[in-house]
Amino acid sequence: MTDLALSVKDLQTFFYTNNRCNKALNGVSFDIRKGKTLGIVGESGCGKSVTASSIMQLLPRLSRIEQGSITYHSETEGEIRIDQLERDGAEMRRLRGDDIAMIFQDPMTALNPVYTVGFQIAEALQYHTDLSPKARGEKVVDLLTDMGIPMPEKRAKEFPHNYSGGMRQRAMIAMAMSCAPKILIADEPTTALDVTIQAQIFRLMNQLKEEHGTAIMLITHDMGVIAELADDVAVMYMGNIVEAGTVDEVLRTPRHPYTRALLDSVPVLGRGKDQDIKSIRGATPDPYERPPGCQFEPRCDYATAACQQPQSEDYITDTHRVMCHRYKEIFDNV
Ligand SMILES: Nc1ncnc2c1ncn2[C@@H]1O[C@H](COP(=O)(O)OP(=O)(O)OP(=O)(O)O)[C@@H](O)[C@H]1O
Repeated sequence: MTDLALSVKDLQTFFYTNNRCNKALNGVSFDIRKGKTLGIVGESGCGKSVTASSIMQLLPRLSRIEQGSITYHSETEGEIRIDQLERDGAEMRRLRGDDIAMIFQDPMTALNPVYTVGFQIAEALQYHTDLSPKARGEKVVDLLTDMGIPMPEKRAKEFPHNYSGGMRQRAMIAMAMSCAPKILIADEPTTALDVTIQAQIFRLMNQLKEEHGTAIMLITHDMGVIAELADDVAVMYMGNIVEAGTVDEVLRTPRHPYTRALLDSVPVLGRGKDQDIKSIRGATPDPYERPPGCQFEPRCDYATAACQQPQSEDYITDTHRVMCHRYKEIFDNV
């Protein structure tokens, strides 16, 4: 049996606005392993959220999957081609929640303001489990307790607007976790939260992974979060994965100049106070006017004329790959 939970191959998702095309995902491939966390990291606009929405079949209007495949490796039903399912059809609705759950940046995307939090979690349980109404009520309180929400019986009867931002986030995570999904997609789940709550949520995500074998896709722009939580990492830039591998491979021996630049732009624990933190020069190009070759070429310190040609991927190990034709000359001696 495969150890993969989800495989994405050559995914191309484009946006069409005012007769112009933005190739938001331009041939993205990755696997998420069962019981492991894949971190997807990159600057704003690189395509992290579009990757998540493509998998969930929740793409905004004006965008569509042009090419590629998204395969869910179900333990009971074998391979399911998500990209071929109808976005609002019964099968896709069943997968969303039952098998694949998502935590959004903004909890109000998932919570309905007119129902109590307890009602909404119980409703998810009713839809996805065989629990009796009484058992559902108890499970709601258990889940809120697990999330560290004080006075869970009382809180369950309150509405989302009675919750603080951090509590709403945790309520949404409780809802996503209520059915122990096979895959959890977490899009910047803790960006707006303080560090203590952030740590608590990361602990809960790890618990889900260890106890239920859930595969997690964690979207972040923070390399520190990747180092702490992920097993595998994919570095995205302007609609491509420019480097991917195990966390150890990518963080210890980064090969793409963009990965290096990202790592140099964050403080690393243990490196001391006088570490040299550099910002990445320039800005990401207009997504409607993309460079013809390597997308990072206009900002790259190592670029040559050859970088203006399309780049292909190179495998350094079975798991570590990079999309830069100069990586050997630049970094092999480092
Ligand atoms: N609703 C939309 N309409 C038009 N273009 C969009 C829309 N959503 C995303 N895009 C475009 O798709 C590309 C990828 O955006 P995406 O939101 O996936 O980036 P991201 O990496 O998740 O950024 P952030 O960290 O800011 O959330 C960008 O060029 C963006 O402008």
